[in-house]
Amino acid sequence: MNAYIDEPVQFVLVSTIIILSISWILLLLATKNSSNKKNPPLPPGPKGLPLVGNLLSLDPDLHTYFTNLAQTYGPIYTLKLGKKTGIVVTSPAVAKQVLKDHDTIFANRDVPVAGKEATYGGSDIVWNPYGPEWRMLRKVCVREMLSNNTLDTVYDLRRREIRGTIRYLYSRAGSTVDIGEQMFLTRFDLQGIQGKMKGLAKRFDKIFESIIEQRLKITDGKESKDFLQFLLQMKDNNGDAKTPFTMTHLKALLMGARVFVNVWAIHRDPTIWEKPLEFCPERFLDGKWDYNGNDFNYFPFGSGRRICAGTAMAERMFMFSLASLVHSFDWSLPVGETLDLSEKFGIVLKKKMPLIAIPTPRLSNPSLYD
Ligand code: HEM
Repeated sequence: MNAYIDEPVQFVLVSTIIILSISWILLLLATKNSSNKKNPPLPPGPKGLPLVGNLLSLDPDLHTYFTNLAQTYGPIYTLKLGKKTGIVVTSPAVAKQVLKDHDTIFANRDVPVAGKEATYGGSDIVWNPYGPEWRMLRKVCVREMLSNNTLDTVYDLRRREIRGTIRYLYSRAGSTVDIGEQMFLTRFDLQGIQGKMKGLAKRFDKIFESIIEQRLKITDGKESKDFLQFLLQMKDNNGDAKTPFTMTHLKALLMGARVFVNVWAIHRDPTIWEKPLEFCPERFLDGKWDYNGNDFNYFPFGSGRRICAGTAMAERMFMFSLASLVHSFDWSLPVGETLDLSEKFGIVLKKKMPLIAIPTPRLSNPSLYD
């Protein structure tokens, strides 16, 4: 994972929805040993139209749309997304099953179109399928680049960057500043992580292809037995069709189901949180909140094998940046403006409107801003 922070999207505090994909291959492997057990039915869900399923009724603000449907269909329900099946999870207990108890099965992420643009600086670990390559990237990330030790050794770099920002804000005293832009566009390519990561190109396709190739070898001359073999036969037999079923179609179909864990809803569930919509940071003061993926009432960094690899960095950066901002300046809104906290759905939640505020230096000695 690189630490080159160049998109505001990376710095929004609340993850919205964790999207995982479960490939048919993994599903087949997972059910292999229980092949004589009947498949359990899918969870309930709204009726969809033929072919498009529920796609036409989807609201772009997925987190609230999913939350509303949960009122009717409960903590786990099914949506038909065209030909794909979406399973939406909105309770801590089911989230635990998906993210922790069965995390090897659910450890792949789907690559949404928006996600491709909003990768963490373009590194591949986030979208890499669970497997040897992801394990290697994860090891490099967690043990070498983002370990506590490494992060401690680059404290001076962090300090320099933050001080540079504070200096800039001092020069803007009394004028409006876009805080998100200033804080989150700061470059922190600590240890040149991005450079190192660039060479490790995603080989998602190759991995599927190699599984398919292996399967081709096994099935050669034998009767088709499973879904993949059926698809392979279809690919081979329809060469003359108007729209041939190609290897690309086959790979797309292998990503047959998605699981959406609605973290947004769980983090606002009034049965878990007292007055969840009230801004009340004091609720975290008692220190009983564990955000290392063990508490499924509160898991801003995810959980299980794919838990955030940058928690140690986030802890350092956010605490340091926020403390520096409030220590060095008093902040006010431009006259006549009110604080707009409306949100915009994304892989992580963003503020709809940028936070524009005016810094007033509060330290008596100007040299402290040098
Ligand atoms: C407050 C800030 C942050 C929050 C709330 C956050 C949250 C998350 C969440 C929810 C996930 C997905 C976990 C899952 O699928 O179960 C994730 C993944 C990830 N995060 Fe963060 N993150 C933050 C900051 C960072 C930073 C600063 C870095 C690196 C410098 C980072 C690196 C990663 C990586 C590499 C992954 C993918 C891990 C994998 O797939 O193996 N994150 N993060």
